[in-house]
Amino acid sequence: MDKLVCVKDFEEAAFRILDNNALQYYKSGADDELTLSDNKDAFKRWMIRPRMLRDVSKRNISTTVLGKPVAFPLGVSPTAMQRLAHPDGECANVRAAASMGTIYILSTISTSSLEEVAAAAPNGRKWFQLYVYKDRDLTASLVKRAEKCGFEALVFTVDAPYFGRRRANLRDGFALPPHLRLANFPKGSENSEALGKDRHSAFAFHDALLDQALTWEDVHWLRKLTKLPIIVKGILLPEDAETAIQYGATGVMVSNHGARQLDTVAATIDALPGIVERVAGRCEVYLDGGVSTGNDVYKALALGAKMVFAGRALLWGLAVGGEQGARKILQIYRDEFDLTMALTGTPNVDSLTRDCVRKYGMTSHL
Ligand SMILES: Cc1cc2nc3c(=O)[nH]c(=O)nc-3n(C[C@H](O)[C@H](O)[C@H](O)COP(=O)(O)O)c2cc1C
Ligand SMILES: CCCCCCC(=O)C(=O)O
Repeated sequence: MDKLVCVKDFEEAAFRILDNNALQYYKSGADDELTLSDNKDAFKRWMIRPRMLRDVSKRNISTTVLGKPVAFPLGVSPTAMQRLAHPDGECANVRAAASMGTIYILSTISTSSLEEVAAAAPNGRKWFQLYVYKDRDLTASLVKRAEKCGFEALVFTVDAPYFGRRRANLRDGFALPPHLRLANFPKGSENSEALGKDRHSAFAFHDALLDQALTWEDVHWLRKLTKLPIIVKGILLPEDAETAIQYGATGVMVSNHGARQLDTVAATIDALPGIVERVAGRCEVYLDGGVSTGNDVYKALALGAKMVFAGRALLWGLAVGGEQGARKILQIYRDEFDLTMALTGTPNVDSLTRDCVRKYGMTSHL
């Protein structure tokens, strides 16, 4: 691992290590994967405007999120089935995040249960990503378990009433290996074993459980069910951010689900400024999608994100080196971001403002 010095190095190593079933599931985007590449390319369309001679000998890259501290402003997005990458899966990932002082978001569709993940990092900051099912008793029981286990927020994913068309999975199918299960569901009731038996039905099977009739009223339903903060994940338009606030969301996450749902939607960094403008400080705004370097973290914060998250990068870290690999990924983001702060004359995150970046082509001068 010593020779792997950036997220891209880990990605290339993980591509050599993972079996085809896991790799195609993890890496795929929807349809022609145009948004998948644009999520990354869009960051390159923003330049950084560095300021000189500003005493950067002492820097503070910590911040607060939902009123509590994080050591640096990058956390772990929820990604399903992390034991496909490493036998310790979610437990390794949450330990890595906790040891680095940042937030871990557990997917509903995890291969380690809420209870196992809580026990793996009792003192780490943990949020729970929620899919809302037709079976509301099942959904409510997930929420209650998250509360009991000390998860401090719910991340309500709103961009996946059905799963997108990930072509590699349609061609080759996807199988949850028989030694793994969807650990948050009682054995039998969710019938997770069926996922492994019929290679072509895994996504259709889960689609059938999801509630496609969800509306904004369901944010109210959740609001009544729990006192936990609710972060609405999957927002791409200012008007939806506005509605999320009206319905009681504590935060919004600008996300296109890692470009796995609807192709040709906006790259998240392009969607961010309009949403930040509309929200106007009424709630925290987070972002994920294509965040690959410390420079990307810097740009998203300059454009108004309170914190950013990465999904696949942590899967690459897990695949390469389990907990240690996931930790190294977080260290890379932290160290790159810290250096960007130093080289731009930005001693702390509060000094990051819109002036710190400019979009190429917007003006003839910097
Ligand atoms: C393999 C994989 C599984 C995912 N599973 C979930 C999930 O269970 N719930 C969810 O809300 N988002 C899920 N996502 C989306 C991520 O939370 C996140 O939005 C996305 O990965 C961010 O993009 P990035 O991978 O470029 O960092 C998944 C993404 C990937 C790549
Ligand atoms: C086989 C179950 C489907 C899980 C899908 C999780 C997810 O959100 C994703 O993007 O993949």
